[in-house]
Amino acid sequence: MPGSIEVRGLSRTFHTTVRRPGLAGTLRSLVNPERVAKHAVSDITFDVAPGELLALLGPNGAGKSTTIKVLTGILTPTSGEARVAGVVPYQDRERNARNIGAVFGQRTQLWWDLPVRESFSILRDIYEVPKAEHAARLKEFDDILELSTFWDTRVRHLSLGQRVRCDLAAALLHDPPVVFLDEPTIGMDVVVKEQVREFLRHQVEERGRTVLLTTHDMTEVERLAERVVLINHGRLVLDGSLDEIRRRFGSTWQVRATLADAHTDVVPLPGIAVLRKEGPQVVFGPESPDGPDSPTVHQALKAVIERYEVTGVAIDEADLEDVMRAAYVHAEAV
Ligand SMILES: Nc1ncnc2c1ncn2[C@@H]1O[C@H](COP(=O)(O)OP(=O)(O)OP(=O)(O)O)[C@@H](O)[C@H]1O
Repeated sequence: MPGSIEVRGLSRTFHTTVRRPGLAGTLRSLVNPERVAKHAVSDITFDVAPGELLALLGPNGAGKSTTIKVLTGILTPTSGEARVAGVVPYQDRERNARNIGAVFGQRTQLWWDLPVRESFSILRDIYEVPKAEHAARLKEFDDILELSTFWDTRVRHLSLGQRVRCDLAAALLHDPPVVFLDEPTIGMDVVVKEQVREFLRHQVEERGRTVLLTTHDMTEVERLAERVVLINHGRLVLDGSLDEIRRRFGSTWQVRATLADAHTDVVPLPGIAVLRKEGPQVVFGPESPDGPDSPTVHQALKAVIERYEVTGVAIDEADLEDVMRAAYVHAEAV
């Protein structure tokens, strides 16, 4: 289907040779190499609907980039299958390349020694984009990303934020229905991050592009995604809307207390867990938010004040960082 991403039972295993330590070990490794299998992605199934922005989340090494590499046709899966806009990416790389745009925040796909505008012209020729269309699209991108102030500069001289904005424009110049973004805003300042987010929102809402995004930035997830897929150790552990994940893993409340004595030994109270402690600040939350006997915020407040000498208390809603931390803890346990 145009614009959709379908992933079915996808697995990818890497085989690497382990180097033994020391000179003798190195020689033994040469004669008798020890091979180990790394299951980077195991039996993952999910869909992204046309025009949807899905955040693919997981801790470092979870298998996010490997999944994106399969979907962009860079890697072939060990088993299972994937389709992007109806095309099997690793079987028909050329057709897939016309349907997708990809940005890897850590590296550029532009020509390092050329001014950005020349890179854009080369891409126009490669993808055979009509001149007027190319100019109109560049203007649209420039309106939000403000590229024209630096697009005559060589790529090697751009700042990170400038370079990634150019990469985004380059990835979308041929008007692909599907876009893959692997940590696009990594290392950017807050102003540029916001600019990139506005651009992505525009591309999804106004242009109907399908976006698969990986990020460790929960503000980004909150601002852009309605649905997330969480993978851990290569396995899919969660697929749901942000609301569902909040309901499942978000504490319904948090009590932030400032202790009179920062050295007080803080222990969990019945049904109340200690989520964080930094100096005199302690954050309490429900031990099991879904549990039938979970204390209400008023009961928790009372219990904390009765047990500890506090100089201040505040009630917070759990932020997405905490929700995802709880989801990661759950993922480790399954
Ligand atoms: N070419 C490779 N050869 C061997 N192992 C690999 C290769 N590529 C990835 N891996 C391993 O597969 C696992 C998943 O890696 P991947 O890059 O997909 O994780 P990730 O979720 O994108 O992590 P991060 O958030 O740190 O970018 C890791 O343990 C990684 O070391």
